[in-house]
Amino acid sequence: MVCVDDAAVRVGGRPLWSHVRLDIAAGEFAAVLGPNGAGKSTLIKAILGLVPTTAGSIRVLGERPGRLADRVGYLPQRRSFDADLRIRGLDIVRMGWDGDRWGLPRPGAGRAARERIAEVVDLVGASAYAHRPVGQCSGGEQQRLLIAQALVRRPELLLLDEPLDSLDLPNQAAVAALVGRICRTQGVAVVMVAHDANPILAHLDKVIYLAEGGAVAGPPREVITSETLTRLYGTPIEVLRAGDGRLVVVGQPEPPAAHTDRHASSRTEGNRRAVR
Ligand SMILES: Nc1ncnc2c1ncn2[C@@H]1O[C@H](COP(=O)(O)OP(=O)(O)OP(=O)(O)O)[C@@H](O)[C@H]1O
Repeated sequence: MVCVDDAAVRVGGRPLWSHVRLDIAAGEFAAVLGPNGAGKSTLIKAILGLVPTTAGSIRVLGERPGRLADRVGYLPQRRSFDADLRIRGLDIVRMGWDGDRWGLPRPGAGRAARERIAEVVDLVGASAYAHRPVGQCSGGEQQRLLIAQALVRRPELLLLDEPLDSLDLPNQAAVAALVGRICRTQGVAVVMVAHDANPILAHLDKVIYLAEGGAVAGPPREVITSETLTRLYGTPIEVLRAGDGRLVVVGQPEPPAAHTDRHASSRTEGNRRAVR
């Protein structure tokens, strides 16, 4: 589904990361982890074909990034919906079906669209609130509706940029479990950007940590070790094994408390960490 081979990118005229390698097969769940500003969103954009590689290569479904956009679902980083927004959850999902046609129905849509939207709303467990105005849905409910939107055209690859951001712990766990289930039952490959490994660890097949211009990728048990994370983050991090065998990462730097203007704040945060 995705093959990143010794790739490098530059942003704003400076190198961001290089020597990045990652392979993701159908039905696999991979996480992109790392400190603020390491280039996680940029990796997603490179897979989408929005940011060019300056060395190495990226193949998506066997083609150049961006060529098979119809077969790739994408959920960008977002701010929450305004509480007064009257658009229903169902309409949010429908935008994934024909929103790119400025409201004009896709040919042959009608019933097929309604059936697929109902199916995907059911898949994400949103049937109970999909008829309500989205502004009145909770953060976790909104996130499920947005995942349904990204899934509605049956993508083979789903790219999720921080879908757990601003959710409380039970909702983080529920959305992580939902994404894991989508991989297994629908055979969709998922690449998810996250700040905290813990809520998703149990569901992951692969992780890629980006930090300090480089990357370490592989199965979680090989990559998520105290030694590797301490080196990557430049601060002591401990990886513990819980009684039930789960890995728990302790001491991982917290993301900024407010994520409303993420990229303004992340630059400041990243600079602060580099100095520490
Ligand atoms: N178009 C651009 N021009 C200049 N700099 C950019 C551009 N896009 C991203 N950057 C910078 O590249 C760095 C990596 O950005 P990116 O959003 O990929 O990081 P991230 O790991 O996703 O960060 P965060 O965890 O804060 O979301 C940041 O310092 C960002 O300011």
